[in-house]
Amino acid sequence: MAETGEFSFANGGSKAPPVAQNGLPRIQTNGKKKPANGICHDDSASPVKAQTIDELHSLQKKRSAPTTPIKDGLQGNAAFATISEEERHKLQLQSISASLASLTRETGPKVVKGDPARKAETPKVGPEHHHYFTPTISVSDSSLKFTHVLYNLSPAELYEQAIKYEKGSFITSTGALATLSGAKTGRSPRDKRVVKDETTAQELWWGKGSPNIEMDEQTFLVNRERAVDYLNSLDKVFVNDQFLNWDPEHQIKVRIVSARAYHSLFMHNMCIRPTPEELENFGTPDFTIYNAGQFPCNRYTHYMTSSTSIDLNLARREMVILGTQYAGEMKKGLFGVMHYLMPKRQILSLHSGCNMGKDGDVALFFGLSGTGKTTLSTDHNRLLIGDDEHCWSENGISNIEGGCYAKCIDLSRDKEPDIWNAIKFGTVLENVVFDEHTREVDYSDKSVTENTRASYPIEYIPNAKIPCVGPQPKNVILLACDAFGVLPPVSKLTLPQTMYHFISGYTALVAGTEEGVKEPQATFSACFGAAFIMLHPTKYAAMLADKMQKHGATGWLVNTGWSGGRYGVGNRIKLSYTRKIIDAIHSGSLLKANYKKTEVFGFEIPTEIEGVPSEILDPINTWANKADYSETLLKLAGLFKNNFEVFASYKIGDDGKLTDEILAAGPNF
Ligand SMILES: Nc1ncnc2c1ncn2[C@@H]1O[C@H](COP(=O)(O)OP(=O)(O)OP(=O)(O)O)[C@@H](O)[C@H]1O
Ligand SMILES: O=C([O-])CC(=O)C(=O)O
Ligand SMILES: [Ca+2]
Ligand SMILES: [Mn+2]
Repeated sequence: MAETGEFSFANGGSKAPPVAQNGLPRIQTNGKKKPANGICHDDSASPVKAQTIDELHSLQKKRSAPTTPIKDGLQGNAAFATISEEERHKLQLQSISASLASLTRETGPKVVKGDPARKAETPKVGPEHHHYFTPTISVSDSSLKFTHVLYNLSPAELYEQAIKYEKGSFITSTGALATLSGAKTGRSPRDKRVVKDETTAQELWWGKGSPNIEMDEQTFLVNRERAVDYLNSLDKVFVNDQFLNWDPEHQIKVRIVSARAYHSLFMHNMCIRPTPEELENFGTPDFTIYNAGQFPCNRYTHYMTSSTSIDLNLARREMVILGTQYAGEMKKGLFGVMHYLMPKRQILSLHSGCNMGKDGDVALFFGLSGTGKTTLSTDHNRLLIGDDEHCWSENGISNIEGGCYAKCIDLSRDKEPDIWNAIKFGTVLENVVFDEHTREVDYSDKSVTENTRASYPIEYIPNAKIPCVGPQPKNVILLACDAFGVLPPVSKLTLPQTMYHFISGYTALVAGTEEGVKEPQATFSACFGAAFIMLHPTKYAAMLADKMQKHGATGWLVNTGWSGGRYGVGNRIKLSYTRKIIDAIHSGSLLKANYKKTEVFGFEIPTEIEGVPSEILDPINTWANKADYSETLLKLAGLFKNNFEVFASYKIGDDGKLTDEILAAGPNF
């Protein structure tokens, strides 16, 4: 036992502490004395400015700028400057309570801001308390409880929520948030319903080929009530107030109410993030999503064919998600809304990537899922405007989104360095597999799904063009991943050919890649996005033809799929070759190349491109069996012809001339 302590406790003096009765040195609490020998064994830095642990913890966080939307009526009103923060909070909660209101119970739920796990934020009930909003009539138990609202949280806060409360959330070795989307790892197009009312019956595309499966208003309300009740039954919900469309003239305000931090972070990344000032003036959203994806729809409900339903009501400007947690459903749901709202303003909405050269030349990249929109628009030598959803207006091109959503199966640092480096803190990594200890992601692992994805804010790409807008496009590149291996790596298109291939929207997938060689499966999806368009395809096609003509844009068809034979025989065209082809389109050199015309499809194909072996430019050269090639080519041409039959009776544009030209621009055999 130490008779004379040679050490001192915190703030202790030099003298040996007095020995207590039990022989232990007595703790000295008087900190004023200076150590005579100049030695202090404690941390010599100045002590913290806190008297208690709680106070210390309260010092850790600095208050942020206010993030409270103001009622519409107050917008632009000088009075809003005088509104107190308390008042702002109240208005914000009123607006959120209104969003979450049940339609059968007159008032919204009691909402309170903050995490219910943090005791200090639990409201004290009483009229003097201003941080929650109370409905006036209580008619059920649910109106007695509070719904905590986590409003526009930051990525760091959302990480904490996800890791603490959502199973399957992990931080990867590069700082991304790995998460699982549950049973659904892709969109559910057969469960996407749209309310058919007097207006939409006239305006929208219905029937064969249309993505819009009808439902009635009443059923929508049943599902809406189900989602809202589910959300209100939770301890807390996430609310994101954000924007769509970088063109300020045509910007849309969206609110996303969701149950998972994963969903909130995904939309934080994918929509345009408001500044604190913009959020203060947010007002009432133009469109609201209720994402209750963890909760199924009721199969006894009319129209329901599975436990999943994604329901759009254009009149109410609302979308309800039940029975799927796949986050892409929210992003693409809003894209559908834009496909309705924008054409009303003579603006063309596009399922395309977009980038711009240093000299301001803009290129659009159309294509179905997996054909290369994100990969090829993310180009180290060019400015990225966006990877998936754009608007083409009289002002030029604007991105609808604030982030990118890249496929990451087999992602490689060498081939796609910018996407690789974007997978860092703040990025949501869906359904990837990683080492349980190092948390290093194995991008080749398809154990969960082949559709592994990374969602990151667009500024994570070093040469992003912010704001994400650009002038009128010079090149319109249609991408097809042709698993039949008969389309040339690149073809120059006439305007009618561009329209023919835009309306066709071809790509070929290979079903069941694991179990040996399978037949390629041709997919035709009008406007390269039939799942998202709301109007008849010819409406968008007419607008595209008009804009391309007016601005003198050149159309191209690029095959990012197979060469040297079909899937199983040949190989996918090297990404480095495709990049060289795209480079030649951007630079203008390909426009000046020598061309020859192909049989059947009548494509103009170049004879030479710098950096690309000339023999691959005409696919027949790469097939060992020429008869097999011709047979496959005719087979594909037949599939195109069959698919186009439904469009043959439609007129495109004001005069019938273009329609005839488009019909003639298809394969001839
Ligand atoms: N020659 C090629 N050209 C383009 N992509 C290629 C090529 N070869 C392989 N790939 C791969 O194909 C995939 C293209 O996917 P990408 O994410 O660009 O699709 P997308 O068109 O953006 O689809 P979505 O609309 O679903 O996001 C990437 O994984 C890329 O690495
Ligand atoms: O929406 C998704 O899930 C992914 C995507 O970009 C597409 O399929 O076009
Ligand atoms: Ca993409
Ligand atoms: Mn897409």
